[in-house]
Amino acid sequence: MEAEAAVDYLVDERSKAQFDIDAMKIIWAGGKHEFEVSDRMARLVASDPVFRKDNRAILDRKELFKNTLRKAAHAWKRIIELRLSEQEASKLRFFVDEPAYTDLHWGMFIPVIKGQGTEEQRKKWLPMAYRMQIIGCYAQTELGHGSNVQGLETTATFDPELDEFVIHSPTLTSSKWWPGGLGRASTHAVVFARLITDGKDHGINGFIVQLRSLDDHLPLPGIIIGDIGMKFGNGAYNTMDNGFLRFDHVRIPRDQMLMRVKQVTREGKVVQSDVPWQLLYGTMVYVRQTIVADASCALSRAVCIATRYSAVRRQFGSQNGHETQVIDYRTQQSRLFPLLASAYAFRFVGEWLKWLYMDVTQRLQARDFSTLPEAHACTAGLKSLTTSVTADAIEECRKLCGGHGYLCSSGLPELFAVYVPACTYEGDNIVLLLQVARFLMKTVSQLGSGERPVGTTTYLLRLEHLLQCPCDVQGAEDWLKPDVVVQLFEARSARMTVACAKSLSKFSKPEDGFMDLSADLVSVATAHCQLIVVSKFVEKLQQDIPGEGVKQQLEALCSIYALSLLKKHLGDFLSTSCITSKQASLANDVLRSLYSQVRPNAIALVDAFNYTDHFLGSVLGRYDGNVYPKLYEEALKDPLNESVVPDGYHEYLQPVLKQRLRTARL
Ligand SMILES: CCCCCCCCCC/C=C\CCCCCC(=O)SCCNC(=O)CCNC(=O)[C@H](O)C(C)(C)COP(=O)(O)OP(=O)(O)OC[C@H]1O[C@@H](n2cnc3c(N)ncnc32)[C@H](O)[C@@H]1OP(=O)(O)O
Ligand SMILES: Cc1cc2nc3c(=O)[nH]c(=O)nc-3n(C[C@H](O)[C@H](O)[C@H](O)COP(=O)(O)OP(=O)(O)OC[C@H]3O[C@@H](n4cnc5c(N)ncnc54)[C@H](O)[C@@H]3O)c2cc1C
Repeated sequence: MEAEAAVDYLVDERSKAQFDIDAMKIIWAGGKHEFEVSDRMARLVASDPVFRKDNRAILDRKELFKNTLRKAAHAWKRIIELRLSEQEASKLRFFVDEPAYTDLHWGMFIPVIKGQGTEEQRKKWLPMAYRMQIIGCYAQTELGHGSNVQGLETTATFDPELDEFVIHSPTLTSSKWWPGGLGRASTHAVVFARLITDGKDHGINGFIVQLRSLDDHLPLPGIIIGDIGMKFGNGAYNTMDNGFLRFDHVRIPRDQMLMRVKQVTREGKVVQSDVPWQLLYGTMVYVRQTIVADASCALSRAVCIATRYSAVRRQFGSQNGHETQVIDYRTQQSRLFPLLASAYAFRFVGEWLKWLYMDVTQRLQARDFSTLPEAHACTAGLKSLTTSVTADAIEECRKLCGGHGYLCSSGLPELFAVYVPACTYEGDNIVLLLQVARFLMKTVSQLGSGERPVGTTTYLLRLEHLLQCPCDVQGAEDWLKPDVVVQLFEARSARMTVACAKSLSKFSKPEDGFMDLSADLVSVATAHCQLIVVSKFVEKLQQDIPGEGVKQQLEALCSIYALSLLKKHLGDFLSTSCITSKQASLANDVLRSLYSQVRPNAIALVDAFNYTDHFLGSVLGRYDGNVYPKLYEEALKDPLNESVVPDGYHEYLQPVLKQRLRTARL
């Protein structure tokens, strides 16, 4: 093919923007400093050939994994050479954009020791982990139990004679199964096991266990370890060595039990400290919070690809002598723009959740445990909501790109395959929503006893009002009033919560009610979580938002986010009599006009994510919109096109064709 001059096919689109895109980039990044770090790290990765990733879909598993090891080692070398800060290093790893053992080392192994270790344990283990002299993973899930943590079967039995724990896998189902980084890379793990002293079972606790020799990486005696096998999609999450692990009476010193929550004395006595036992689940709270922030990254990435491609792609009709850009079809807008709005909404709720997590951490240090249930409910619920929406949205973006979205070079199939397990790991999304529902039911049941709901459930204090207040929408423009919208979402959530609580009260045993009504409880939890996202978006807009036109764009996106949810869950709003069908119809009219408002800004709104072409990894989402020649180039790179006549022709094609010829001659 002839080389084409570099043309930016999206220049016209960019010239239509009605806001200050540099200011929006800073809002998206969460501040000037954050923007600068993120931009610098993205460019550093994009310009380094070791971090190339366009060949992932065609590498076999061994090559893929070795390549991941190479990238992780190179990333570590760059981090040391450039003396990167923790923030810079974590951004660099993010832009390398390949699931690796390092995610679990930095994301779970270190946090679990920080959160559940004593001062001495932190002093002993963290420096080695920070220098990567040991590599760790988080070994909780077993073949037989993942969601039900209290059902884990691995045992840690205290031997007072030798002052050691004996870690053992008593059954096949007690085999650790899934931990990332375990299969091939980790030298150590925090293993969750049943603490047994003097024949008594004291429930689950974490233990630091060395798995492999630090000299030759061979498994230590009594340790059986390996990779659990290929996972969904080519490339994708197969760069990660999710592993299995069995113990045959492996001995560890007593001081390798993580002892912040429970301690075992030299004599074998179990002492429960005065922190809530739920802190054993604290690492999951931390990781769920990071997963919410990541959801906006994955979602914005898919939306960026689909939006740019929708502006480049033309089908049917006529627009100034050209066919129509598919982004101008109302159907395309009604599928795409709510996802664009969700990306911004999840960004802001992620920021808020990070604040909430820091707040609860500081309180815990000061021995104030009062906000822990709220932090658990928010992280569990928002993790569930944002990952489910994002996984579905990536698939919707693939469809929005028509046939070309199905090509690996669109970047969308791999993004989906990498992202979709987020609906399962760190807590299955349904199981987590049931935790939120449990929290809401408890909150409502305590209202009568004078307990005041706090944080995200404060609205339940106005229960009487919310149960009967009419929606304040007379004309279409009322739908743009944030207080009207927030109150509506509060009313829907409150009414669904109370209805479920009433149904539950009819059961003589609450656990029977929870089983029978679990599908309704999930809907209640979803309504509550959507209310949180809407309110946090509205609160963000009440802050000072610098930059010409930026606030107006965000206001439009906030309204799109809320009103598209209203449209999707209209059944909830109508059945709880929160709105009338006339008001619903007005909301629909407003949505259409909001789409028109966003349309000229759509490309600039995705440019504000500031993604490099390397990070996007998509021919369809290229910054310059030069899609067709690049699609062609990518096709030519496929190994099938290395020879003109395919391998196998002589064995399998030619005989068939020859036989056809003979048959035809007959
Ligand atoms: C294209 C390339 C892109 C590349 C990008 C790269 C991206 C890479 C990204 C990688 C990121 C991450 C890697 C993946 C990591 C995944 C790691 C894991 O999955 S680790 C394993 C996680 N496992 C789970 O999450 C298990 C889920 N189960 C549970 O959390 C619990 O068991 C349960 C809460 C469901 C039930 O526990 P149980 O004790 O039985 O519970 P009760 O319901 O009876 O609750 C008792 C009580 O405790 C409260 N509670 C529960 N959990 C918590 C908590 N976490 N914190 C505080 N409190 C908690 C609960 O509310 C109850 O309270 P009451 O007051 O009694 O009501
Ligand atoms: C890619 C990936 C990476 C992972 N990494 C790690 C890791 O590093 N470390 C680690 O320890 N684990 C890891 N896991 C394991 C993960 O945390 C568990 O798979 C997850 O918690 C779900 O548990 P489960 O597999 O037991 O699902 P199950 O609980 O068996 O779920 C099966 C079905 O049952 C339903 N269900 C279960 N309980 C209930 C209930 N009470 N009410 C209603 N429905 C219910 C669920 O909704 C689901 O539909 C990873 C998993 C994946 C996929």
